[in-house]
Amino acid sequence: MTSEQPAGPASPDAAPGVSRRRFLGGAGTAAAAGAGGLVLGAGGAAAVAVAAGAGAAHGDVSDVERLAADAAGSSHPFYGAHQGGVDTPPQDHLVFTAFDVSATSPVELQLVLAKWSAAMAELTAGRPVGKVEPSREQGVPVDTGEAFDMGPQGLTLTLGFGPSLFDGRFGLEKFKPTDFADLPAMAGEALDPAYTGGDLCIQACANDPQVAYHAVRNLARMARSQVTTKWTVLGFGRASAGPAQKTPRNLLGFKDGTRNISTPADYAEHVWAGREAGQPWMDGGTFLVARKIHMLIETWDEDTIGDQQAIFGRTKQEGAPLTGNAEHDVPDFHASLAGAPVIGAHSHIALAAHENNGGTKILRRGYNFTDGLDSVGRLDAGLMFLSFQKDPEQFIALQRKLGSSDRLNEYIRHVGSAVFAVPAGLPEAGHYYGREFFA
Ligand SMILES: C=CC1=C(C)c2cc3[nH]c(cc4nc(cc5[nH]c(cc1n2)c(C)c5CCC(=O)O)C(CCC(=O)O)=C4C)c(C)c3C=C
Ligand SMILES: [Fe+2]
Repeated sequence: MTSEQPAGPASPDAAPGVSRRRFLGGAGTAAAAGAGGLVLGAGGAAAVAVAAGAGAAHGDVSDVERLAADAAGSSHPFYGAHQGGVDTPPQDHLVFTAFDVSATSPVELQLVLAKWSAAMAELTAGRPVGKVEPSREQGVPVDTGEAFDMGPQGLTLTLGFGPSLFDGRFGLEKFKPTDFADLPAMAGEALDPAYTGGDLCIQACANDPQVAYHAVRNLARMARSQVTTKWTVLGFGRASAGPAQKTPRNLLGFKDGTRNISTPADYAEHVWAGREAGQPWMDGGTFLVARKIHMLIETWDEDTIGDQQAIFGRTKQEGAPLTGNAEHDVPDFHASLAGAPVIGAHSHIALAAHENNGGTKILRRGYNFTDGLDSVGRLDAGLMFLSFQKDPEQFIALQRKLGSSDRLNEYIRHVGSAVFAVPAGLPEAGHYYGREFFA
């Protein structure tokens, strides 16, 4: 997202990019901070002050309360060059939903996209999509209310169009991005049609799960006559980090997201689509790949630490490559010991690293998930793998390699799969996703 920079001279004590006026300001002030243009609400400036060691200036409000207020009040600008939820730092919770369009005319689809775009702007700002308490007793609430008073919670909403949206139903064939199609069948898959495909998707990420859930629920509700929910995954414990975040862990216990895309140059080269997508509406957009990956957790838990580390090519506690000591040491894929490579050729990182894939990189933004127990009492859990790339071929090339010879395959099954074209961000209020389709 484009970052909204604060005006005025910076306080000597304030974090870089936080203006003195806003740093000292009272309720209602906002300060932009950090990568991805996060706008802190009233509690945000206080939290920056705590981080800068100025907590005592805030009377008897505890640091914990201020940080909680910060999480609630933080918001991402909805309008900008790119949609939120791609280069914005991953929040802790995910609701990912794929929809099929049941509408039968282009104008119905147009209305859904216009209504959703306007509602997304409200939700991202922490506002309800309509009245929670209608004035008439007989009135049905427009907004379902479960996120009322909870603040924006850093909510981002990312909308995508599946390849099937561009079939003949709505006359959109000519708007299909170049070569945009369902992902091909690949080795190592056990796809369940119940978690596959979709005409549209919404990725909702927030600091609070109820806020993310509320957003998708209300968007689905306002379009219930035109779209049906196809599949949903609730994610927790993000499995990737933004540049200023500590690397989280996946459910196999390993740090996940260490070597991820983080620089503007890498976003420009590998993530943001341009002319090659063949559609002006994709200029500044990206392609989202969603893979629901089941983990055989009980089997993994019986494996030795030596084998687990060899499978990833990294240590478990520190997350260092087996050729280094610290998490961010660069792996040396040429190092060998007693004639054998230190990082095995079929380890996950050796197969996925850009050094061994002609420079190919993808932005990973996955979340852990659990669906309780399966029909035979095993843990039904895994990784909701989400990646963004300027061309789905980047993911396909990596997955073809991983699917055929990754040592991790013994412990995972890809059960869900979809690909979506994520249009560029909206410039300002009044615009809506897909507007170009109906001109
Ligand atoms: C096709 C792309 C990828 C899939 C699918 C995938 C699944 C998957 N990954 C992990 C855990 C880790 N992955 C790590 C690194 C890593 N993974 C991919 C791609 C896919 N992973 C890439 C491109 C990379 C970076 C490789 C590099 O440059 O070194 C790591 C190591 C830490 C890190 O860099 O993030 C872990 C751990 C799981 C559990 C999983 C499926 C369930
Ligand atoms: Fe991986």
